[in-house]
Amino acid sequence: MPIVEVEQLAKTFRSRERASGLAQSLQSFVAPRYRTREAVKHISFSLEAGEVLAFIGPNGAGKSTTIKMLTGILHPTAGKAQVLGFTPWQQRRQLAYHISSVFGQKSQLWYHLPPQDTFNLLARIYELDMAEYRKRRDFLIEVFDIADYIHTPARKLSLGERMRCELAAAFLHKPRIVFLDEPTIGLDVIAKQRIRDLIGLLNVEEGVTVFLTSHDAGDVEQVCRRAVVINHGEIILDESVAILKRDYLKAKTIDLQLAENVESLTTTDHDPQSRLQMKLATPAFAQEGIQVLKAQGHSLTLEIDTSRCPLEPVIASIMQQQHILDMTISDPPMEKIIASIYGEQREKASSTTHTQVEEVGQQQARAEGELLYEDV
Ligand SMILES: Nc1ncnc2c1ncn2[C@@H]1O[C@H](COP(=O)(O)OP(=O)(O)OP(=O)(O)O)[C@@H](O)[C@H]1O
Repeated sequence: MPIVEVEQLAKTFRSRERASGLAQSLQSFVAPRYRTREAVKHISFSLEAGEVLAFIGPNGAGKSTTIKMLTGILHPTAGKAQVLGFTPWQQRRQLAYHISSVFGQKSQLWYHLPPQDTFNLLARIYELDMAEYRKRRDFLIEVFDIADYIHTPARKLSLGERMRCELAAAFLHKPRIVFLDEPTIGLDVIAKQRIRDLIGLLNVEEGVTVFLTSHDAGDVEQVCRRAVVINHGEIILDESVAILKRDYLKAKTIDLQLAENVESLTTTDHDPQSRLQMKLATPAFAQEGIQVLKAQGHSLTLEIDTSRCPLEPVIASIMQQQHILDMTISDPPMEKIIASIYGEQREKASSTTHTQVEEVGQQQARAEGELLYEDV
């Protein structure tokens, strides 16, 4: 049975337009003008206990607005939502005991207090049994590896350290659902990986349901099992991450700094992997799922379509032949991924419309044929 049920949920913001200049300011004072924005447009989906959902979309798509409605911070304009049997915006206090939220861009820790003090305050707020709380806190301090700075004021922590404390704080009262809004934003690769591992661990160990938004394809790939894609306030895709990976998250960009000049990369070797060198300059290179995005001086940037060409052999091949000074592997920006999903959905929709038109035409022709036949 779903623990989150969303039906035709919508939110429209109405904000007053600011006028510039004295005359217009006076006019807007007398007759204010309003601008409306449909941030979320009648979305429906549900979530089962223990799921790890990526709720993804470009800037301004409506992700945070949806989270705010599901956590009871915002009232919707229309539609229904049930989270653990509660209507969030009507039963926010009751719901708060069972859920948690972490906003990567906004700290929940008291800025001047050490995390330990924030934890103690949260224990009081959530009315936790003190002995239970201490056990839980010590467990989380160990799992999140935050013992070294639990007594340091939050303002003095690095972003990665703070995020681990934020997450530990969010898990103190054993929430059944955690809403994570960009939990890895601004973190370096290692800190991101740690956060992803910790979210995964708590999902497996405690069965916590995770509702995660992120602009980082790595978060989606490594943490989530299902993805709901929202664009302009509308859900355009609800798919397993395995399918998303196969169809849309297949491009990886490899940025290399080589000891040798890139122009010297030529070979006549016919071994499929070492052909890489020779093919850097040929169009055939692109056909095998490897595209040279940049080859200049000592820098080489490749885009690999992992559905056609696995990443490891390409890297192994380059490493065999080249002295690599530096290498970064990155995912395409979320905006690019969403744009390709959106493009494909529109194509599908228009081909469905064509097919429907054709079918209607065929049905009409059949009906006419039948009529003609009857007439005859
Ligand atoms: N309080 C508000 N008043 C007016 N408009 C708002 C308000 N909050 C959000 N919006 C608008 O609603 C739309 C959706 O915003 P939302 O913050 O949900 O997007 P998002 O998907 O979380 O984007 P991002 O990835 O940039 O955080 C945006 O166009 C935004 O400008």
